[in-house]
Amino acid sequence: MSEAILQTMGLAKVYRNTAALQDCSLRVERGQIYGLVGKNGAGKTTLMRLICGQSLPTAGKLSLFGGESKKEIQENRTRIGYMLETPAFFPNFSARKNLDIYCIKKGLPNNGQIDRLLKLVGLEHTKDKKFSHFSLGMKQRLGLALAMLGDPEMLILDEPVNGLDPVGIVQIREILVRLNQEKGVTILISSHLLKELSSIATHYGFIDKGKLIREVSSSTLQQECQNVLRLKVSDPSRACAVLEKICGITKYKVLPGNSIECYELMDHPEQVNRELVTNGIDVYSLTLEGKDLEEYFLDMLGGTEHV
Ligand SMILES: Nc1ncnc2c1ncn2[C@@H]1O[C@H](COP(=O)(O)OP(=O)(O)OP(=O)(O)O)[C@@H](O)[C@H]1O
Repeated sequence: MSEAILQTMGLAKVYRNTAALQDCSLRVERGQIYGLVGKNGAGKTTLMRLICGQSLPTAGKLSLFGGESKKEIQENRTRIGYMLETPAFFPNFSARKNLDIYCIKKGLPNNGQIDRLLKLVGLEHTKDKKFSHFSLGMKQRLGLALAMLGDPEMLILDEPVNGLDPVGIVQIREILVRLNQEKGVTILISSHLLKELSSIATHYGFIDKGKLIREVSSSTLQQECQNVLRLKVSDPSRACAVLEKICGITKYKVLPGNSIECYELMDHPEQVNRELVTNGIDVYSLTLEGKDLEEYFLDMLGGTEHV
């Protein structure tokens, strides 16, 4: 098993009458992009705030880079960069000047890291442009650069693409993938939209009403979502006979346009294709299709309300 760099054990947070987080045991390993998915109010921010030391747990324990004592956790938090909300930047200062100020505040040497970070987030050409004149996407990217000050091994990002347009979303995604693949940065990122995370996350934790209801790898999730084998054939009625008698498939549906949907043998589409072709049926197309990820998420929560 790979190194767990973050583990929570029965972590809980109660605000007056609200159990924002309950008995949360989560594990993030080095190199993962761990997507924390949950509807609004599910408890994602609460969990991230506890991990980053922004609030104290009501119960439970935390392990960071293997350290569990208060002192170790405090020390190891310096190996984490985070953006839980849009950070406070000086509106009249440039990106560089703002990062300069944070560098001094954090007691970090600059030695070229600001140049490197501005380049990484695509803000190297903004020169004297004031922060107040930045687009939301630029502000978020500057926030990301700030989180990366000091070269942390892990990034914790709360809904970093919330409110961004599609171009802004892609820019953030590309930066995160580069950080993960080229610098080996482990990332814990939250969203209320599963689809939004699906192009980058390697693992997911689903959180609902303050409870972590499931942890799953992206490959398992993809497999679970691939639940229909869709065929377009020359002769649907003969194809159905082959599917039933030779492939042993009983769950299928014939659709208009010479299409058939099979709900069995999804692991062996090549076998279905072979039997059909061997029995003289032309297969024009064969695709493994799946549930929409949001649909999957709602099914798991056992409801149909919108996220
Ligand atoms: N400081 C607080 N005082 C009282 N209740 C709080 C506080 N912070 C969060 N809560 C409550 O805890 C629950 C979880 O909130 P949290 O912000 O962690 O959810 P979330 O999953 O991050 O939601 P969102 O996607 O909307 O940010 C909510 O019911 C929220 O109202």
